[in-house]
Amino acid sequence: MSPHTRSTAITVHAEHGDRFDEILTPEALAFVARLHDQFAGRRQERLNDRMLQRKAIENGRNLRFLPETSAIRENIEWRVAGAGPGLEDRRVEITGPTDRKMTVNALNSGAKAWLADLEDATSPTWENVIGGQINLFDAIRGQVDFTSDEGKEYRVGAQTPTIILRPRGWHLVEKHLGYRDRAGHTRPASASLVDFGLYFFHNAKALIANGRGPYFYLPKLENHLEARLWDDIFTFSENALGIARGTIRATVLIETITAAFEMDEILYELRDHCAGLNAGRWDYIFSMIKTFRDRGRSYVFPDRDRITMTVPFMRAYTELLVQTCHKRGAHAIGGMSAFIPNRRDPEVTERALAKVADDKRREAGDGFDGTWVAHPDLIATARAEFDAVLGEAPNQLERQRPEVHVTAAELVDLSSLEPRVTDAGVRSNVSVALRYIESWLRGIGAAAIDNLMEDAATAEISRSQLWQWIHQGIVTEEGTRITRASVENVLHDVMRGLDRSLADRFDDAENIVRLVALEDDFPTFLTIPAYAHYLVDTVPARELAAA
Ligand SMILES: CC(=O)SCCNC(=O)CCNC(=O)[C@H](O)C(C)(C)COP(=O)(O)OP(=O)(O)OC[C@H]1O[C@@H](n2cnc3c(N)ncnc32)[C@H](O)[C@@H]1OP(=O)(O)O
Ligand SMILES: O=CC(=O)O
Ligand SMILES: [Mg+2]
Repeated sequence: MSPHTRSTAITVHAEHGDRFDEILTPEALAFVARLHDQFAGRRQERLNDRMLQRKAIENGRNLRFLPETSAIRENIEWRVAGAGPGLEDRRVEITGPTDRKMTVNALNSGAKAWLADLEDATSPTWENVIGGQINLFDAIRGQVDFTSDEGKEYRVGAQTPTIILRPRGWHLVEKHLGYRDRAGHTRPASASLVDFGLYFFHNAKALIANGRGPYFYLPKLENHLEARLWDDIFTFSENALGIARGTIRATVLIETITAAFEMDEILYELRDHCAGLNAGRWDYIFSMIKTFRDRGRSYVFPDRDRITMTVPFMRAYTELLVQTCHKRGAHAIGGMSAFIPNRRDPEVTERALAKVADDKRREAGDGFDGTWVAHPDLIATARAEFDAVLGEAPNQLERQRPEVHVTAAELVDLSSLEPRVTDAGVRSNVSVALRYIESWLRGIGAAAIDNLMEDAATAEISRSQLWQWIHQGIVTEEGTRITRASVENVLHDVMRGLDRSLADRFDDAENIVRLVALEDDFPTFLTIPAYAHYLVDTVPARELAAA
């Protein structure tokens, strides 16, 4: 297919790579076009709501449990659909990007489920987006085996995890595909509808035939109306393909502070399609910083490594999540410890295993039904902690938590967090943001940096902390006043210390760090300007109106 080919109302604005035609078929693009016809306008409304909510909070509105939906919270009768086939036992799920090697390794990992990630762990180059769809297409049909350039054989074994796709969030666009809006303008497609639509169209029936189903993690939702939008998309898609209503299962990431106030409502909106909620801790921390970044000194967060899962506002969030899920028959899935092993460094590995064991022991003890790991070498450790609590049972849904009483104030209570910021904390945030963004620009969306897993969510924390510290005029424990100029100095220093190569993207990454951490304006997501200005260069701008 040549560039700019039209299929119904979708235009393709990129050259095709190898086998892209198998994914971008006229029928699949027509389905994605139908999704846009039906839902692109509603997506835009939800994005407008986000903007209004942000403005209201900036103007001092306090978050609260919604009075208008109290009947949903207080009604003890309703339950969600719960696990679909292959989702009953989710004690350890591995997450990761969808490149071919990671796909095979995740399928062979021994985890119960694989979160195939087009969100936080994927840099959305066109190659990654469609290449990931090809790998998933092949994986689902048992034809993903390959031999690497180094000659290593990658063959998938007999037992594979249940696949759960995480499409990109509502905020992102896919500029390589355009859709014609009602006024006849060509606009960049919604990344969520593209990722969901292509995967569902090609694979839903094959997944069902495999004894599992089309399953999704829904990222970065901010309220229950966004959940309603997803539920309507699911019903529309099931009807379009002649699949029984309620076949799709979604697990919603509670990873924004506003969503934490609407967990019951989110489950309720998706009740015919919902399997559970997940505590997406890294974006949650980012959301807290972003939401309250301008509220003054009592909302200043300390060095990133001090914001742990045991600080009171994080405890309040996870306790409420488990309680809410189990009341409704939904799985509560734990999050990602960022400590990763290093096969070449036993000390690093030992430390990571100990940290992960602590984290998973706490989650299992709190009532979570399963958890995430970032790396195959962490599976046994995580599984041991969940086995110790679950035994032979597939989950602990029966464990209600009547003793939990989380108030609105506790969800946003930062009073016990001492705003201790150090020079090392500043430097670490600069270094992580710079190195992660550079990796992302080269198409690598998850990276091991200083023995921690870094992805889009953790990088957001680093850059938003810098922004907040500058704007709140924080002085470090060592006495350095954090200003734009002082962070610029650290940035120069980190740049000077890098091992550079001709092919690296550090100059662009440095510009992005400035844009997202050092300006007065605070971009809502770093990936929005980074994508539009640095990752995508093949789109004829005149054909696509601004998102
Ligand atoms: C905030 C959130 O959203 S968390 C969820 C999103 N983040 C993620 O999913 C991160 C997933 N993890 C990863 O991407 C990787 O583990 C990284 C980037 C952190 C480290 O990767 P590497 O540097 O390749 O680790 P390492 O060299 O130890 O890998 C050893 C082997 O394990 C494989 N591996 C590592 N992590 C994974 C994974 N998550 N899934 C599948 N295979 C994996 C590697 O491919 C490698 O395979 P090979 O021996 O065939 O070459
Ligand atoms: O998506 C998970 C998170 O922690 O963010
Ligand atoms: Mg996230």
